[in-house]
Amino acid sequence: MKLKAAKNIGIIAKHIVLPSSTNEIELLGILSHLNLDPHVHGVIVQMPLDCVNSINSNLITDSVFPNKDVDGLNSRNQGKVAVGDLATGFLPCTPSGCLELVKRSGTKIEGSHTVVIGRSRIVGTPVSELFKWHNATVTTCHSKTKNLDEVVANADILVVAIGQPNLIKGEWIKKGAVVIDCGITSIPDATRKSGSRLVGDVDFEQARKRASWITPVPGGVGPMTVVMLMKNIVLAAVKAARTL
Ligand SMILES: Nc1nc(=O)c2c([nH]1)NC[C@@H]1CN(c3ccc(C(=O)N[C@@H](CCC(=O)O)C(=O)O)cc3)C=[N+]21
Repeated sequence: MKLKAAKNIGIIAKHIVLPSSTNEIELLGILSHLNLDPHVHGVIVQMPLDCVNSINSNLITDSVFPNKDVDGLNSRNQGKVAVGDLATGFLPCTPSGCLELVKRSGTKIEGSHTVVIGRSRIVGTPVSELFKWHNATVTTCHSKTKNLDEVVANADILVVAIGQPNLIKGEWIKKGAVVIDCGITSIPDATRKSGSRLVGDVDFEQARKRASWITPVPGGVGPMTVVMLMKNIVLAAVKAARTL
């Protein structure tokens, strides 16, 4: 078990590394302890689970108490986002990071046509819901969507979370659009010391010529995700203090 302390902001992060031989019952037991520990304000289980046993990951995310679910991934918190209650639960970190980035660009979300590519539980689905409740008209695309280029061409705001390097071509993008790239894939690169580099889902070099704002990978959505996680943890601690 690694222990990291960030004393200047008063957050203590415990990083618990379990062996890949851990089974579902054991993991549920550990989560139950963390759920009941009053000194723990937030719990996230890093996905995907790297485990030799088959573990139902939805069961795991749903077993974190909703008031400690700083990832915003359990069904209760996701349901709140889906029906427009954006105030009483936790917003999922990557989606709220995307929202923050678009807001900071000064772009009006209300009335925009926002196109979301991807419908995962962790990014695509909650991004669609969040932008819908910020009064965007949202189109959600996925692997079965036809004529993706034509849909993308109509996007004032484009959020991509599909995990396929350079899937979105620069020439598809509407002039002046805001492009948020949530993709983060490691590809081999012999020119790097590490032998690999991170790329997004958007052809950045071409897309930047058309977009008014665009997020790079790395250095875009990833760090914002971390910021939103910190925000949720502070919120969780404040909520816990209020109920004392
Ligand atoms: N329960 C759960 N919640 C998550 O939020 C979650 C998860 N599981 N599993 C893995 C993914 C991935 N993820 C990232 C967050 C920040 C960066 C990030 O800050 N990346 C830097 C680059 C870091 C580097 O250079 O290695 C960047 O984009 O600039 C990356 C990836 C959160 N995830």
